[in-house]
Amino acid sequence: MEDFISRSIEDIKKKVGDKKALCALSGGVDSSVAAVLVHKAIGDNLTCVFVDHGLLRKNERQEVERVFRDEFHMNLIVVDAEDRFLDKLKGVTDPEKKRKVIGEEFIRVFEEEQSKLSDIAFLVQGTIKSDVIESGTKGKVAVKSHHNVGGLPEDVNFELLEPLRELYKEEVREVGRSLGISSDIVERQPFPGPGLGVRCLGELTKDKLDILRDADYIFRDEVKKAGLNIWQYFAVLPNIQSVGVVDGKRTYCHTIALRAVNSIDGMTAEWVKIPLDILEKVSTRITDEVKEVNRVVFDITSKPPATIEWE
Ligand SMILES: Nc1ncnc2c1ncn2[C@@H]1O[C@H](COP(=O)(O)OP(=O)(O)OP(=O)(O)O)[C@@H](O)[C@H]1O
Repeated sequence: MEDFISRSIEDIKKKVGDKKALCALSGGVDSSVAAVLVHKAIGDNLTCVFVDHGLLRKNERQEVERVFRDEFHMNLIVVDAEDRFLDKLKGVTDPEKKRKVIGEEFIRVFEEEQSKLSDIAFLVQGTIKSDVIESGTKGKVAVKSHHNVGGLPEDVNFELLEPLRELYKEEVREVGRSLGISSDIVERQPFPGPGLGVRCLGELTKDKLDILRDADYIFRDEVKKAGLNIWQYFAVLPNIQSVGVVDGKRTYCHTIALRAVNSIDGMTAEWVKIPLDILEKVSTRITDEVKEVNRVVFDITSKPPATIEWE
């Protein structure tokens, strides 16, 4: 990996020269490792753009700022786009429409930021080997078309810089570790592009997203404290309200669903039998600390027939 890193840095230096590069940074494993690698090669000639679309997990934006701005001293533009995303998503309840609106708005925001910068010649992408394989090669049927950066239009004027194209996920993580990127990022579980937008069912509102964020944070915190090694685990807000009772008084509040799966590649997945005492602790904490929630349920479905995400 050390060898891969030094070779890549040399290649990037040669290719980019004194020109400038732009990277859409999600804080996920792939774009983070690609950005840090390119930064090692071209320093301040790289600018990263992180879009806060209001669909992020608790503390995610602060963590990205801390790591990339404070620790790695990279040029980082954080776009506060929560209001415009939620505005576009008003009244949208269909899952496919939601994904589409989020993807389109993402491109719009990214294009706006790009137009404010001058002389960008390269676009850094965290494409990895499985993306290349799944996208298929010319003439073959693509299993899944990967549109990085939420499907950036084809006519962009940049040349692509994809330093991780030859690596599998585990190798990308190894490169990340060698580059000194914190384990919180390198070991991060998969997180969908539309973020919490596909875990908060029905219309997206800030109130519902805040409830989900708080509950999700508690679940992740307890799983981490218990030292469980789970491929993907998160909370969902199914948009159901039900009757409860607290101190003898009737409540009518939200339900939170917990989902935990193990998988190799995301194509199939098995639900994880989390020990009951941990589930109990999570349920108690969520209903105690998130006052808008009075019921917690656990999803015991594998993929197939269910998908990992609820939308
Ligand atoms: N909030 C965001 N801000 C900036 N860029 C983003 C954001 N979300 C996604 N992207 C960009 O879109 C790409 C594809 O997003 P996707 O969610 O499919 O992630 P991915 O393929 O798992 O990669 P990663 O591990 O980098 O998140 C990311 O690699 C990143 O370049």
